[in-house]
Amino acid sequence: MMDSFREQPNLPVIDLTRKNVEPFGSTSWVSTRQEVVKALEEHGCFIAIYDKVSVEHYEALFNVSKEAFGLPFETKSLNISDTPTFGYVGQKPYIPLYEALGIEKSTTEQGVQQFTDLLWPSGNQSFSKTVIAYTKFVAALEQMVMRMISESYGIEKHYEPILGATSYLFKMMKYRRPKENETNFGIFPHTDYSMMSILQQHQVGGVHLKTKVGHDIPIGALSPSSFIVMAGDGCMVWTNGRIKSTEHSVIIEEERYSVGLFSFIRDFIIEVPEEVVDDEHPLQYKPFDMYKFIHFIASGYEANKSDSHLKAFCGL
Ligand SMILES: O=C(O)CCC(=O)C(=O)O
Ligand SMILES: [Fe+2]
Repeated sequence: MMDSFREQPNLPVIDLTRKNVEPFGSTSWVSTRQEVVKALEEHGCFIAIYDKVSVEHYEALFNVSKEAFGLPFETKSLNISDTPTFGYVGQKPYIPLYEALGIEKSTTEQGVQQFTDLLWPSGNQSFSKTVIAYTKFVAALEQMVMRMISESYGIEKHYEPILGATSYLFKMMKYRRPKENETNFGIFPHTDYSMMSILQQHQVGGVHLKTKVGHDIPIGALSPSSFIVMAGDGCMVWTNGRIKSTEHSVIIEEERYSVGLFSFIRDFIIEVPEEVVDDEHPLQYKPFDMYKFIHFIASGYEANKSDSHLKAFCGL
């Protein structure tokens, strides 16, 4: 009863535009870093203000995304992947509103070109140019946040090989409006199996976050320079649980488009650095292979809470 009356804290909004983070190592970098890590420790997420993506670029990105979803189902279904949920997902009875297209290695020309050639055999330069410029800007944001985490825990040397093994999945999402008597959950509550996830929604809200501090934080429509930055399960393992992955869902009222950049650590075993283990924080996880974890979840492990599914897969 009391719970529903408890005041809901807003999610921290942190300015990561140039003036606050440059040059690296400056006083403003250090104070912004403290804000970022505090927000991640409390909520597992925050809203970043980041101005590298212009309003025009944001609009162009959602235009090309709409163009892709406008293609026939048979064409979209060509987008397949070895990794479960990384390719086209659509018309699934348990999430009827949801459709997604995924581009692996999305910060490389080759990754984006391969996807473009598949969907538009006669070419679509505006698609590939718009997407790759976007993924590069947003990957730089992801790396800034990862650098802040690693500096803050004194684990920079452990971040270097992780950075070298990072691969970015870019996902475009479309949700249709629910029909009468249909669920309005676009996606049910879950945590992401990424290291970090960075989301943007097009002109509408819909993401709901459940964090240590706030039990239901609905995110409304945000400006084109706002990004939802969330820790995934990989980050939870790497920081020995100091940063928890954020449980989130999407609730749909009207047609909704969103995009996400998800970092994954490929062909590399993540080990918890000894610097984040002490009496107060005993070691929680065995060495972690992210892709094995994704297959483990996809093979039917039913939990959607990071605590329980990580425990089941690699808990000590
Ligand atoms: O549509 C969104 O904004 C979020 C999608 C999501 O949670 C996911 O793809 O994991
Ligand atoms: Fe998610």
